[in-house]
Amino acid sequence: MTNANDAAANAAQKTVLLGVTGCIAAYKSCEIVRGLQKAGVRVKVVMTEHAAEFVGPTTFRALTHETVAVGLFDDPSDPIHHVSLAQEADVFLIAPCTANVIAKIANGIADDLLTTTALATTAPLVIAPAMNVNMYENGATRYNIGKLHIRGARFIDAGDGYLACGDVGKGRLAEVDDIVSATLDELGVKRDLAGRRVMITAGPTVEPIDPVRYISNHSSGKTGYAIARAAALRGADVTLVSGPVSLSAPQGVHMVHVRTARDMFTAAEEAFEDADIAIFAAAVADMRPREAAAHKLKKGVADAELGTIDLVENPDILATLGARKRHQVVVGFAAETNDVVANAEKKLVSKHADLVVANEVGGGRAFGADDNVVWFVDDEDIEELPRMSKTRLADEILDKAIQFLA
Ligand SMILES: Cc1cc2nc3c(=O)[nH]c(=O)nc-3n(C[C@H](O)[C@H](O)[C@H](O)COP(=O)(O)O)c2cc1C
Ligand SMILES: CC(C)(COP(=O)(O)O)[C@@H](O)C(=O)NCCC(=O)NCCS
Ligand SMILES: [Mg+2]
Repeated sequence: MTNANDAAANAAQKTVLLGVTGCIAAYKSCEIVRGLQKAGVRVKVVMTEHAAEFVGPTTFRALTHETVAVGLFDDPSDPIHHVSLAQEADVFLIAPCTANVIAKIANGIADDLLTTTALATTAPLVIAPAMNVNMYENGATRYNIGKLHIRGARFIDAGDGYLACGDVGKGRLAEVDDIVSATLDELGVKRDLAGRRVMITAGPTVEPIDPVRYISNHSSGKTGYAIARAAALRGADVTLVSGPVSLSAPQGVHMVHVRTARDMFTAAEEAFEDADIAIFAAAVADMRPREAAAHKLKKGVADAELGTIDLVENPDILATLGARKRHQVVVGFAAETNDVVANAEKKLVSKHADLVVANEVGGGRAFGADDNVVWFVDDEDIEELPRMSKTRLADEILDKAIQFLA
């Protein structure tokens, strides 16, 4: 399911065009696809005819959910395929790259879709060579690599060790993680949350009155989802506990869907245990009907079934988990209609938070919007941030939270 909200959020998503060539290490390209996807990157694959002898395009099509280009004249729907591919790329990664493709690109030869695209793109080129040791050390290859290097291509050097022909020497495809890291680096994606666990709550909760009605609020989930997406991009292992929203799950994020505050509490409690950073961006309903009727309440019935709804308080997820924190950095949100900063300062103490992100709500502000103005309130400082997109804000919040990590 996609909607306008997702389109806005996905505008920030980067595309890696992954070129796969006729090398025995081509099967490792599947893992490269997954590694980039887990970091929130969109991957599109172009392969040589010879690469398709090693791994079929079907595998990449299923992994990427995108068409996979092989021949220059294959795609009847796209008359100038090499140019559209070239333009889509934020980075053109070729991994594994044969001696042949290195030689062709170094000399501007464009006799198939992959090499024509390489000539047509202005995206940075990242190349991970893999070949037999003698091919790698051959003067022609050394010279071609040197030429591409001078032209600004980034090489991820081949490793030393076992080769498929039984030789031992330099020519092994670099480690998949190193290829993924170098590519993300080239994309300008920070990886400062690698190895960290981040849990985020997002969206509203809904509290049933009867099987068809509920009490809820206007939270769209955009802020929490933006933080989850940003944290995943920065390398974190992310759990997003989400109330019902109309946003699609960010790539590479572990989703836990909940409806009521009590369900959200249970899910958040579990994710909190191992979290390094816990961010409570959900708008949790403070109260719920004491009892949800088992049948749809009727109007015009004697004793007015629709009369008064008896409310009870929901658990305070932030305060309860904040009080339990050990190593966790706890970030709370304060959505206030008045006295925003004063209320945030109170919350910082009462909820045992390290940081409160405060914003003003009501009058069409914050809820559902794509940008916001917030204050960062911690026990040293009150900082008002300029108006910015929720996508940018997500990175600001993570930058701030990281400062509290031990
Ligand atoms: C089993 C097998 C393994 C190969 N492995 C490599 C390799 O690791 N690196 C390489 O540069 N060429 C390798 N080749 C040779 C290439 O497939 C050959 O040069 C081909 O023309 C490359 O086509 P492409 O660069 O258009 O994909 C291998 C060939 C075969 C049959
Ligand atoms: C074949 C393989 C992928 C095996 O990797 P592995 O040892 O990690 O299982 C690795 O040796 C490699 O990247 N080889 C590329 C060069 C090569 O072996 N070409 C074939 C002719 S020697
Ligand atoms: Mg509240």
